Parts: sequence; structure tokens; C-alpha cells
Amino acid sequence: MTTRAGFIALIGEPNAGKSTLLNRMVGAKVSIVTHKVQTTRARIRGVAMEGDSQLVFVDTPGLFQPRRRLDRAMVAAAWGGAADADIVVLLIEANRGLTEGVERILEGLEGIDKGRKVALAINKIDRVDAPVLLGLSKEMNERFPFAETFMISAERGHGIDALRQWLAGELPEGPWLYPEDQIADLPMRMIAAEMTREKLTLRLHQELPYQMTVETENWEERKDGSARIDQLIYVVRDGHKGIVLGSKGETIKSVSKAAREELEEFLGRKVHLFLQVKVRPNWLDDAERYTEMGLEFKDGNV
Ligand SMILES: Nc1nc2c(ncn2[C@@H]2O[C@H](COP(=O)(O)OP(=O)(O)OP(=O)(O)O)[C@@H](O)[C@H]2O)c(=O)[nH]1
Repeated sequence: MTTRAGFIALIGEPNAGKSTLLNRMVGAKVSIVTHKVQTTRARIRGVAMEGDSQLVFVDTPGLFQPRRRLDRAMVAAAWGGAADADIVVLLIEANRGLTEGVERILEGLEGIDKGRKVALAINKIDRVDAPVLLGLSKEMNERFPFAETFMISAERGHGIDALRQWLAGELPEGPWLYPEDQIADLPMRMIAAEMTREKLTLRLHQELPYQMTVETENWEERKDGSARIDQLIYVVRDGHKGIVLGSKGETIKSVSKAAREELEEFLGRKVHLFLQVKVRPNWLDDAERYTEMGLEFKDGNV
């Protein structure tokens, strides 16, 4: 059996339908997966199997906020995430066409490695007539050398199978990146920890490397419908603690706010999030905890 596996970066303007498409592609199994292959540049949004191919979808947050200096770094990281992927899928809205935002993305795509396959998926085809759609497809393909064009409706499920099958066939040959039994939804506590870890990584960019972990220590459902979540952030050195806290606790405060907001959106209710930073010098050696976190340890990298 020849297996294939690889990363697919799904990019597009806000509201293009990325989440809807992801849900379609990976079915009920949209999961936030923590793994050694997790990069700081892209986050893993879900894993799908198609025949003998494993499709790992990544998301590149930050393509659209290049205002402040930090944000520019995030945008650069986001493009790095797309460049790391085996295939990039640009999702656009049929009813909006080649907007300024799409144009900006195309300019970004021109900057990444020419060998990378970029597919175009025109979404929301239920909103336009065929001639408009064909015109847009032509215009887009004249503007950029897409490897393939798909016309889909993520919401209604049209064209999704064709896209998934094409992706499966285009991924490089190689072993699966995730054991099959890991492609299930992660427990909520782990997802919550991963959200905080992601916010930390985004906020700290490259200042703080992989040697940091977040664990959900306590989860309390409150009578008013909200949840109280306590998490511990483990760093390996004393010096890292200061970086995570930031001056006057600014960094941890903004991380906490961002993570809380995402959790509230995810859970659909109010969340009280409490973060604490602890130094645990030898956590890398602690195989048991590692397994608990769903991580694998290999060659000194996480
Ligand atoms: N008519 C129509 N609406 C769609 C289709 N796919 C997605 N939508 C709608 O478009 C809106 C945005 O979809 P999302 O999946 O949240 O878009 P997104 O790209 O993840 O958005 P951000 O999270 O803001 O980046 C939602 O209201 C969807 O229901 C489609 O095929 N047809």
C-alpha cells in the first residue's frame, strides 16, 4: 500500500468559508491536534483520510492584520505557514470575485516558492449564475497559474469530494503523520490548553521556543452557565517566566484575553480563564506527561 500524507494550507479572506469547508472535509472530526509536527507558523485544524492519503489541514492565522510591528511579524509567519505546506488552497467567494483582499493574497502567493501547488476553490457557487462563475474562473486563472480550479459550495456540500480526492492524489508519498486512532476529537481540556499555547506562541513569536507547555489543571462548570478554567504554563527556565509574564504582566494578560475569547467562541458561553506560570526544568524528560499531552518526543524536538 502506498500511503500519502502532507499539509494543506487553506487560505482566504475572512468570511470566505474556510471553517465551513474544513468541517466538510474532515467531517465531525475537526480537532486541534498537538503533535511534534506542530509548527509555530501554522496551526493544525483538522485531519482527514481519503483512501490511503492523510490530509492535514493547517490554518495560517494573521494574514490580515498587518498594522503594528508585531502584526507584521505575524503576517510573515502566516506566509511562512503557507510556504511550509505541500499544497495551498486559496478559497474565494464567487459572489465577491477578485477583491482587493484576494489580490493581496495573490501577491503574497507570488512570493512563496514557485514549485508549490496552489489550487483555487471558488466557494458559494450557489450565489451566482454559471456565466459569472466561468468568467471569474477565467479571470483568476489568467491572474495566477493555479494547478487546478474547483467550484464548490462548502455550505451545501457541492464539489467537496472532487477537491478532497484531488488533494489526496497530489500529496507526497510518505507515512501518515498521525496514527489513525489519534484523529479523533481531543478532550476539551486538551483543546483548551492548546488554544492558550497557540496564543502564547503567536504573541511571543520566536522569543520563546518549543520548550513550553500548557496544561488544564481545573475545569469547573458554574451554575450561571459559565466555566472556570485554570491552566498552568510550564517553562523550562526561570528567565522564560519573565518573558511569558511580560513587563507588568502585559504579555500574559493579552494571551489570557485572546485565549479566553477563543474559548468563549468555541464553547458558546462565558469563560473565566486563570493562567499561572511555573518553571519545570525537566519537563522534556518526563515521558509520562508527554504521553498525557498527546505529544511524542523524538530527536530533541517537540
Ligand atoms: N451561500 C453560501 N454561504 C456559505 C457557503 N460556505 C460558507 N458560507 C457562509 O459564509 C460565512 C462565512 O463562513 P466561515 O466558514 O465562517 O468563513 P471563514 O473563512 O472561516 O471565516 P473567518 O473565520 O472569518 O476567517 C458563513 O455565514 C457561512 O455559512 C456557501 O457555499 N454558500
